[in-house]
Amino acid sequence: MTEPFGARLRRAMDERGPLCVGIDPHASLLADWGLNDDVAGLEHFSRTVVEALADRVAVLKPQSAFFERFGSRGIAVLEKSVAEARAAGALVVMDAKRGDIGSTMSAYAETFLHKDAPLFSDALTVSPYLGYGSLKPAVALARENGAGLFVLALTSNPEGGEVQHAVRPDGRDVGATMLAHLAAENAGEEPLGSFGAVVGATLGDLSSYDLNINGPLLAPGIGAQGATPADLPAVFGAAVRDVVPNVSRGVLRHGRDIVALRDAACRFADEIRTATTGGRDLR
Ligand SMILES: O=C(O)c1cc(=O)[nH]c(=O)n1[C@@H]1O[C@H](COP(=O)(O)O)[C@@H](O)[C@H]1O
Repeated sequence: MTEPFGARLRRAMDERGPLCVGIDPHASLLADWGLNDDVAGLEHFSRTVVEALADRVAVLKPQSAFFERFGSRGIAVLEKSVAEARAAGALVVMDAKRGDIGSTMSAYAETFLHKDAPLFSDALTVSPYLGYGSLKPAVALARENGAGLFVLALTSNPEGGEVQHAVRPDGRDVGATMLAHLAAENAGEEPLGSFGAVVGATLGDLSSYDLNINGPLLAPGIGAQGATPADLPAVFGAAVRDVVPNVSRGVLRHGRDIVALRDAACRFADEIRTATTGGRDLR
């Protein structure tokens, strides 16, 4: 049986540091890189990021929307990028934020979490806002295939609070409820469960939430959205050990030069290490 995602992720975090770099080929970034806003530009961009970083960062996170924009040829680029990134040793989190019910959720799960699927990824971002239980088919298929999920719990965008801070009859808000579901999913797993939460690094003090879900916390918002690595301990407290900070534009804006991309990722990785371990190199 394939080793579970949580165990593979913990090892990658220990060996490479916890950084996740997003592959987000915004039209504006393609232009900044001197590339056309077409499939050839997309392919060049994505190949460059994979070549620069897949052999050194723990996680790469392609944002599916920027590939889907180009239809089937964009999806073909995405498939190739996922395969090449995994072959070079990075774990791939597919950022597709899927969420549906019953057999449709099963089909989404088969698309990204079945090991024989062309878009098989180590983990998938999913939306639980049709009810956490609607994610069951994805949880089951992820378990069978050694994959994982990142469930949107407390997102980095300011609009998220309208849903995620809504208080339920038991007094807990919706975000806390999602964290509790994930803690139950990961109970007893060692060294780390495979069912993570997305929790924005932009959210300030989260000490009113129990972030100890025995699973990874994907933390977007560093760089372009204004959070910094130095914010991580104050936001996550002791759970910072399980945080996988994501940076997309903050790295990608350094352009198409492979060395410049590596340097930018390395600076973020160093800042994260300094902030989360007081500078001790835990590797
Ligand atoms: O699931 C995500 O990755 C995600 C969740 C969230 O709450 N906020 C968030 O920004 N993201 C994604 O993380 C990336 C952030 O990109 P930058 O703001 O450029 O670093 C984008 O791909 C977003 O879609």
